[in-house]
Amino acid sequence: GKRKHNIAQHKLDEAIALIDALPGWNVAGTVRFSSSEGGSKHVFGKGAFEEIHRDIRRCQNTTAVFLTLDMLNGLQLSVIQKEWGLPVYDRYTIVLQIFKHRAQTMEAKLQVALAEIPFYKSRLVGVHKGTLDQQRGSLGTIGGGGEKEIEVKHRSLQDKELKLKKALSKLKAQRKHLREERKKKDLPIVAVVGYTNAGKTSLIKALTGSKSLEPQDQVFATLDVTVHAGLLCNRMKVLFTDTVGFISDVPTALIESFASTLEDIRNADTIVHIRDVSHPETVEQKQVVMETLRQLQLPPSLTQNVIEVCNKIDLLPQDEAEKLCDEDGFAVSVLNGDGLDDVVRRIHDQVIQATGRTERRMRIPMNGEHLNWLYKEADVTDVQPADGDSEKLQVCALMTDATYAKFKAAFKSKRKQ
Ligand SMILES: Nc1nc2c(ncn2[C@@H]2O[C@H](COP(=O)(O)OP(=O)(O)OP(=O)(O)O)[C@@H](O)[C@H]2O)c(=O)[nH]1
Ligand SMILES: [Mg+2]
Repeated sequence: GKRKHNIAQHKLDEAIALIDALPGWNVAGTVRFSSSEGGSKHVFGKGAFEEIHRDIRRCQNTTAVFLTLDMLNGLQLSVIQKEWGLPVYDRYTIVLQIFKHRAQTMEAKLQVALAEIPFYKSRLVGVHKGTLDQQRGSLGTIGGGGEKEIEVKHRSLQDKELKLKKALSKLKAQRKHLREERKKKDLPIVAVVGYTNAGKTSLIKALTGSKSLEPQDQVFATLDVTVHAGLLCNRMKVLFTDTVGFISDVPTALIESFASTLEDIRNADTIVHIRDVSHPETVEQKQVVMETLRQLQLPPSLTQNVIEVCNKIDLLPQDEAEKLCDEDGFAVSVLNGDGLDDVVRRIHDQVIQATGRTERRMRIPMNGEHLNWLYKEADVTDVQPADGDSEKLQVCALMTDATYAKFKAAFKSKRKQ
């Protein structure tokens, strides 16, 4: 920022949060400079490059440098590392480190491993051109690097990639199976998305009381999609899916490797987008989320009905929080529960609309069979003794047309027998 002050403080804060997410890593010092246009091999202008080098040397305990830039190519990386004499990380490699550290399930581990491949590939061919999708045929021109060796390495990376993809697609098939089971049960699915650290896990925990959820003041605390059952008003059962947080300037390659995770969003009936409105960059974060959702090419019925929840209003001055309430509807604090009732009602209404559920009132026999069926297949919202008929119950239940047809079919054939 000594030249152009276009790198804001919160960008730096985010970078520091990324480093803090790695155990044993500490930020020894920060400097702000703009990278030069056009992606030169030194990344920065000559003066800046040397000035940064001087700053690094002044900071004695430095063991690595993190440039908060999207992704450096192989050439830039080798030039900078050589001249500064330290390992250099970009946002891609830092996020990879975090993912690697956090990945717990087999699927997350495989996905991280897959996300690493474009990085390794770019280091291989980067010396030549620095693109990810270099064709194998053009590898021959790398000077000095030992063509054969590079080709062998490249091929083994391809093999590894293939193996990982196979293993992942197996898991994906399992996941699909699970999803179909879920669909069969016809439970509505609510996907909670948002920028990393916005409060997704906290929200789901608050709405479902799920004990297995651990919100953390960390970026990328959640790497696996997890599903949690909850009850909305009228005792409607829904499934909430918690998703990996979004972040700006992380290349699509990384997002793609988590695509199967994000596929669960596509299967949702409703999307809840939770934002940390106390964050100075909340507007930019919203744009990142919207852009990521756009890249997922979701059906318009989903994207047009995203429920926006403005979280952490407890950290805002009262007047600002009130203004939000007027503008965007759902200003909440998941922390102290403010505003959550309205959100629940909205999710409830939206789910009913999206899944074509209607509340039906019906009179059913007392004997229990009908009611048991309804409890199992639909959402029973009210049960009363029927007026003027002591043998019957008056029941309200939420269900889709398909479920209603099943209900009628199930009991019609019984009557005939
Ligand atoms: N002050 C305040 N903090 C909150 C609120 N909601 C959540 N937090 C805190 O924000 C941090 C992040 O919450 P999480 O629920 O883990 O966020 P997340 O969106 O799941 O984050 P990732 O999984 O890392 O993407 C935690 O320290 C929460 O306690 C709120 O309403 N107010
Ligand atoms: Mg989370």
